[in-house]
Amino acid sequence: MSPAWWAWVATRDSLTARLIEAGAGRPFRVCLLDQRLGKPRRDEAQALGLPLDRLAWLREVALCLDERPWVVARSVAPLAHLRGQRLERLGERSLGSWLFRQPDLVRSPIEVTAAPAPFHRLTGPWGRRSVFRHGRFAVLVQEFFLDAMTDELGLPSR
Ligand SMILES: C=C(O[C@@H]1C=C(C(=O)O)C=C[C@H]1O)C(=O)O
Repeated sequence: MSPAWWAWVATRDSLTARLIEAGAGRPFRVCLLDQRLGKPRRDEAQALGLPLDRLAWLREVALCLDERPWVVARSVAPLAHLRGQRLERLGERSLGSWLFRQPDLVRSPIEVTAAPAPFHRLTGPWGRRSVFRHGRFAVLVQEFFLDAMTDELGLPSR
């Protein structure tokens, strides 16, 4: 991986905040693609240590600069641990801006893939995922950087 991409893929603070900064004045928007209860994919359940066929809160968004998607993200939060967190009310507000306000937030190591997002047609160089925990609440956040971001920021192809 090029150092330029490593700087994006390995960042452990808020991607939302970094995108806004890198966007240099381009309007930022979380475009809500899907938000529902459903069964996580097998690899998602495994990453969360969740028995297969348990319901989870699933959310898919595109992180857009100037209405162009730079990142697509899918988050999976086991229902049993939601405990009244009003995630369905987030709408087009960034999950990251809520998460990073939680004082006891713990983030797992970040796993990286060169495979495309299994939930979206747009392609890009890298994907990553990690689990955030705050108390008993857990959410797996999977983020895929897209070709539009490579172009707009003049980043190397990988
Ligand atoms: C975890 C973060 O939140 C981002 C915002 C998301 C959302 O609103 O659904 C999803 C994943 C992230 O790309 C972050 O900003 O780092």
